[in-house]
Parts: sequence; structure tokens; C-alpha cells
Amino acid sequence: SIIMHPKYGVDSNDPEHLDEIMADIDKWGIDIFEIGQLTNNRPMTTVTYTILAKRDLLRAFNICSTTMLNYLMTAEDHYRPEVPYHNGYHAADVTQSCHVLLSLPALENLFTDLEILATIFASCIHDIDHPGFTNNYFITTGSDLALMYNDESVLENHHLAVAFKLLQQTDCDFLASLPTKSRQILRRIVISLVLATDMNKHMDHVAHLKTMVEARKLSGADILSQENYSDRLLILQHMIHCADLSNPTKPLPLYKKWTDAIMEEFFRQGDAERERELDISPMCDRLTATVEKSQVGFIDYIVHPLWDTWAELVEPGCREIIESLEYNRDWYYNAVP
Ligand SMILES: COc1ccc(C2=NN(C(C)C)C(=O)[C@@H]3CC=CC[C@H]23)cc1C#CC(=O)NCc1ccccc1
Ligand SMILES: [Mg+2]
Ligand SMILES: [Zn+2]
Repeated sequence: SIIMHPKYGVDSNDPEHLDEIMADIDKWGIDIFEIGQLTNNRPMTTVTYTILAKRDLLRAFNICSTTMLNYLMTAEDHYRPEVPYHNGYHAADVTQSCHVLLSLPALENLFTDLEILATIFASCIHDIDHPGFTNNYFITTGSDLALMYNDESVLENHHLAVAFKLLQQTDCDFLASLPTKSRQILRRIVISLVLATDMNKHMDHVAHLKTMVEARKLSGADILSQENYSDRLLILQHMIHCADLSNPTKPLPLYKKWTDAIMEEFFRQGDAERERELDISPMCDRLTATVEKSQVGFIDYIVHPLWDTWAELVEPGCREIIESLEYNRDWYYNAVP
């Protein structure tokens, strides 16, 4: 029997409205929050399934839609709705952002279908089962998680272990029909991409991006089309990191929602640290935080250096994104009381 799925993989209380929103799936600044409201809090499943189907990756790898949806729903159920920022909405946002970045003209025909499948898969699971506290919190409180992963990229290793464990559930193994060699290549790429989202790697990302920009200037040629495997993998690592730090580059109403969510998550960590008489982490003290000022610092010291270098590498595809970032930075700068 032929099982028919809803158009975007999930049911909606307002299909026409969902149709309108999903028409912007290829655009920077699609409203993930609205997608969640129209799909009973299934933004990650909706966005990821739509992107995989639109890129014809389900057919290319003979992936059964039912199994794919089983995996995505189960994975989305493993994001914690009580966590203000690192939940299924953030996963959907990073996945859709990577989808747009993968389509930049400078990266056209650079990646194989397997590398694209791996990037979309890594994005949608990159923060799965996030508990809403930072790596540093787990390390300083001597948690079992830090013990398990020897204080090294603790959360990121956990996200990967949870995501791959779910594949062992028979009705969720959407990679079942992939040849073993392809499964191994995909697993290697997904591991390297999720580990690349550890903020401890941020400076390495910026440094390597700068060397690639210089190399591209020297060679003059459009080297992005002649990248070797390791450089291609590095570009995907920079890409998912940029997507993970893309909130300040989005339309202001969306950016403000992301900021409210991350600050509430940081403040809850600060509350726990205060409770346990630990030092309160930077930006986590709800009694003293100056949100506007710290967003300006976040942009000036972290987001802008990264995105400015990325934009140079993929010139001119990210001009509008940088303009949006600079507009938002000025808005927050003028909002400082
Ligand atoms: C939408 O805002 C945000 C969105 C995300 C993050 C994240 N921070 N970090 C680290 C930097 C603590 C993470 O590891 C998180 C996990 C992975 C990627 C980035 C995440 C921070 C902010 C912020 C802010 C904010 O107002 N001042 C914070 C700030 C100010 C000056 C200098 C650094 C930070
Ligand atoms: Mg993360
Ligand atoms: Zn993330």
C-alpha cells in the first residue's frame, strides 16, 4: 500500500498559511517561530523534511519517507521544550540557515549529495537533548557528562551519541539503504560538523577562514571549485558554525526573539550557579546583565569577525546578510540605555 504523507511531512492546523510560509524555505529570514505554531511545535521535522525532499535527497539515497519522518519526529522529541533557546526551534533555524548557505553561488557544484545530506542531518541534530547549560557548567560542576567525555566538547559529543543511537531503532534507520562505505563517510562528516559547533573552536574557524580568503586572493582563480576533500569539509564546518551564530544576521524581530530566549537560558544557568554558590558565568546574572550592551559585544567580538570573513570567502553572496548584521548592531548600540 502506498502511504501518503502531508506535503511538509507534518499535519497543520492551517495548511494554506503553512504553504505561504514554506514558500520562503530558500530565503534568509524565514519565520521559524511561525512554522512551529502552524505545525504543533514541529519546526525541525517540517523544515528538515521539506529541505531533504526539495533537494531530492530522499530519492537520491532511496530513503523511505516514513522512516525519515519517524527519525525526525523522534529526534525532535529529544530536544527539550522547557529549554528556552537550545530546543527544536533552534535546530530548525540552523538547518534552514545551512540550506540557504549551501545554495550560495560561490559554493555551487562544490559538494557531493552525500556531503549535503550529512550537513542537513548534522544541522538538525547538532544540539539534540541540550540540557540548557554550557560545557563550562558541566565541567566546573564535575558532572557525569563531563566525566564521560573527559571535559572535551562535552555537549557536542553527547548530541552526536544521542543522534546516532536513535538510528538503531529499526523504524528510524533512514540510512539503512546506504552502502556501508557511504554510511561511514556520512558518519565521519556529521561527527566533524557537530564537533565544529563547540564555541571553543571559534577562533580556529576565524583563523582558517582568513587563510582561505588570502589563498583565494593570491590564486585569483575561483579556488572554491577546486577544493580538496579536507578543505571542502572545513568549509562545511565553518558553514554550520556560521549558521549556529546567525541570529544577529536575521531580521530584527526574529533576532530579538532569539536573544530573549538565549538570555533566559543563560539567566537560568546563572540562577543555578548562584544557588550552588558557584561563580556566575559571564552574561548569566539576571540581576546585573545589560542585554543590549552584551549583544553589541557579542556581535563586535564574535559574530561580525566570523561573518565578515565568511562573506569575503563566498563574495558576493552574503552582502545582504552582512548589511542586516550591521543594521541590527546599530539598533542594539542605540538601544543601550
Ligand atoms: C543571540 O545571542 C546569542 C546567541 C548564541 C550565543 C552563544 N554563546 N555561546 C558562548 C559565546 C557563551 C555559546 O557557546 C552558545 C552555544 C554555541 C554557539 C553560540 C551560543 C550567545 C548569544 C549572546 C549573547 C549576548 O547577549 N551576549 C553574550 C556575549 C557578549 C560579549 C561577548 C560574548 C558573548
Ligand atoms: Mg551546540
Ligand atoms: Zn546550536
